[in-house]
Parts: sequence; C-alpha cells; structure tokens
Amino acid sequence: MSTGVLWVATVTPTENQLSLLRLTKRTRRWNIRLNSTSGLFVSSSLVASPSRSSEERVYDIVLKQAALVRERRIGSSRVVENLVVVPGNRNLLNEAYDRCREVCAEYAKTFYLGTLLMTPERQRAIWAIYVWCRRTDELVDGPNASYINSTALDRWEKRLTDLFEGRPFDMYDAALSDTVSKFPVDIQPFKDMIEGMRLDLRKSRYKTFDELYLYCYYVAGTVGLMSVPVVGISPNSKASTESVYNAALALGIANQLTNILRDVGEDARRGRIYLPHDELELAGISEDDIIRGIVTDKWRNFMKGQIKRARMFFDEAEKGVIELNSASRWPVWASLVLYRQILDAIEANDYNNFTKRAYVGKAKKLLSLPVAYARALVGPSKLIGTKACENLPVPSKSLPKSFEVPMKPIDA
Ligand SMILES: CC(C)=CCC/C(C)=C/CC/C(C)=C/CC/C(C)=C/[C@@H]1[C@@H](COP(=O)(O)OP(=O)(O)O)[C@]1(C)CC/C=C(\C)CC/C=C(\C)CCC=C(C)C
Ligand SMILES: [Mn+2]
Repeated sequence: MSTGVLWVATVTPTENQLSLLRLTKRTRRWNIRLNSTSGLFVSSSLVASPSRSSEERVYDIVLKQAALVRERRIGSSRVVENLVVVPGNRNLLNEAYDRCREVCAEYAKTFYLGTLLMTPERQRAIWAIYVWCRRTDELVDGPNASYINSTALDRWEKRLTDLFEGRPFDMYDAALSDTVSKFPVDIQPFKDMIEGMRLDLRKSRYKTFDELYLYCYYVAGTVGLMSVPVVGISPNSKASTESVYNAALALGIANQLTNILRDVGEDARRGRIYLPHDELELAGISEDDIIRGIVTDKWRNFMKGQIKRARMFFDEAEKGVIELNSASRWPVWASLVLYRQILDAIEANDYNNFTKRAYVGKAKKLLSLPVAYARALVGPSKLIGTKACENLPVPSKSLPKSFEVPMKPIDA
C-alpha cells in the first residue's frame, strides 16, 4: 500500500462548498446531518431508512433507560444469589474490585486518575464497568479476535445475563455483578454493546451516517448509558433525566466518531471503513483513495465536515456534564476535553489520518486536567430539555432525583 504520500490538490473549494452542519429538532433532539446545498454532501439518515432513523430508534432506548431509572425498576431490588455478602466474600469482592482498578490504571491512566476524585463506591463501579467494556472490545479487537464468532458472543451474552442475575463467572464479573446490584444500571446497554461487536464481525462498510450512528451507539453510546446511573445526577439539577441520558449518549457517540476519524488509516489496513459511503461519494473520494491513503483537498474538506459533526456531539454532551454530581464531573470533563483534543490533533496533522497518528501529548494532557477541574466546579444552573417527569404522579420517595447515595451500603 502506498501510504505516506501527501498530495495537495490545486482546487480549493469555496467556503460554501464546505459542509455545513445543521441542528434540527425534528425528533425532539439533534439530527446532525451534512448539508446538501453545497452539492458535496446529502443528508444520509433519511435517504437510508424509509421508516425510522437510527437516531429515533436510539432515542427510544434513551427514554426507556431514563424511565427505568426514574421508576427505580432496576438495580436495588435485584436478587444477587452468589454474592450474598458474608465476611469472607467481602474480601473476595474487594479483591475483585482491586483487579478492576489495576486494569483501569494500566489501560486508561488519565481516566483512572480522574476517577480517584469520585466516591469510593462510584470509582469501584466505574472500574468494573470499564473492565467489562474493555474485555468486550478485546473479544473482537484483541489477540484472540480471529477465534471469535457470533457463537462466542452469544456465550459472552449468556455470561452477562448470569452476572446480572448474581451468578458471576470470574472475579471481574463478580465486581460488575456487585455494581449492578447496587446502582440502577440496566442490562440493555450492555447487551447492545455486544450487538455492536456482532455488527463489527459482519460489517465493514457503512452506507450512510444513519448506519454509522447505530454502530456508534452500540459500541460507545452505550457506555454513556451504563455510566450515568453510577456517576449520578446532581441533587441540584433541574434538568430532565432524559436530557442527561441524551448528553451521555452524545458523549459516547462523539468519542467514537473521534476514534474513527483518528484511526482511518489503521482501520483501512484492516479492511474496514467506518465512514459514510454516500458522503464520501459526494465528496468525490473513492474507497481506493482511502486505501491508498492520499491526503487531497477533497479529503481535507471531507474531514472538516466530519470533525465538525463530531464537535457538535461534544457540544451536546457538554450541556449534560454540568448536571452531574459534583464529584463525578471532573473525570467526565477530563475525558471529554482530552478526547476532543484528538480532533485538534488531526487538524494539526493536516488531516493525514492515514499514516500519522493524532495524539494528545503528555504535557497537553496534564494541562487539561486543571482545565477540566475548573470546569467541573460549575454545577447545574439552568434547565436543559423538558422536565417530562415533573408532570408524572410519582411518589417522591421512589424517585431518586440524584444517585448521590448508592442504593445500599457497598459492604453491608
Ligand atoms: C451527561 C454526561 C455527559 C455523562 C457522562 C457519561 C459518560 C461517563 C460517558 C462516557 C463516554 C465514554 C468514555 C465512552 C467511550 C466510547 C469509546 C471510546 C468506545 C470504544 C469502543 C470501540 O472502539 P474501537 O474498537 O473503534 O477503538 P479502540 O481502538 O479499541 O479504542 C470502545 C473501545 C468500547 C469500550 C469502551 C471502553 C473500554 C471505555 C469504557 C469507559 C468507561 C466505562 C468509563 C466511563 C466513565 C467516565 C467517568 C468517563
Ligand atoms: Mn477496539
């Protein structure tokens, strides 16, 4: 493959040829699509699905997750068979969480640092969720990936159901089993992440942004939905639960779009293109151009549009971070600020994401932490979204406005 060749096109597009991004409230939430007026791009989501767009379908899941948590139908009442906390088990559980901490500290150093500000119960829970996500991703991306098929993923899902029912298979599962018994975390986003891995096994091209959006939800938006019940919503928040979940989903999507844009060359070498084919076509970029890895003005312009879209998802996510519990805001801000900087790094590399890895240097990372900290000092002040729950006749005791306190003491 002729990688590393930098070719600069002589044609410079005018500003109005660059993609514009629009925020429409068609479905009560954002519908980010590339503008068709320039002739470079079309809206992909509606072209692809004559029925309901992925955004609409995913939004239904968001609503359901928010409702489940509001009604407190998940989490605290679950029966945990094998994890009845007797004195001996408490040590085992501590050890299980400790292993999760080690994995997190090893694989996600900066993020791990951020979690240290959270309450001990929350950090342990986030480590356990992190480890499960990392292991799930490793199934299809790790050293044993070539042995993984849908049957293996079915087995992994069976293990997931078991651990949610209090029958963990190993130590890491035991930590998560304990976490999901203490925090109102639902199984659906976990199942959906496995679905994303299934999709990854059978699909290597995405026709439209609508298709890509669904993939991003599966592998990353789900992380946002899993995390909110643990990081918790501030007791001072006046925002609706849905709007916070929506922001969390947006953060996952933004992170994954960023991942994709950073790894275009690497993914293409693995035979995968996670970019909307219709948008590539309209930009005049062929698959072959991507495989050959040539940076042209067409490519730069295409990338500008994609980066702009990813940033809009980050902006959407920002609105929700301020609504989170004070102690959880710092790690979330830190992860948001650091990930978003990868987009700056792609720009700094003159959009050569074929052969140059966009990364945030150590110094920049360290500088970002106090920035994130300062941002985390700002808590909820304004209303975001509609307060749908306000009109519901719910007894106040059963409606946790925040999850400041875990459902029951961790080692009780
Ligand atoms: C209101 C509001 C904004 C709340 C915040 C909600 C929240 C905490 C969201 C977290 C979002 C987040 C960190 C998403 C991760 C998205 C991601 C990068 C997914 C990656 C998928 C596959 O990627 P790919 O294979 O293409 O790339 P790699 O080369 O493999 O990287 C993942 C790798 C899936 C697995 C995800 C993880 C291992 C990360 C899991 C992280 C957590 C559970 C911690 C989140 C918590 C905090 C406090 C940031
Ligand atoms: Mn991966």
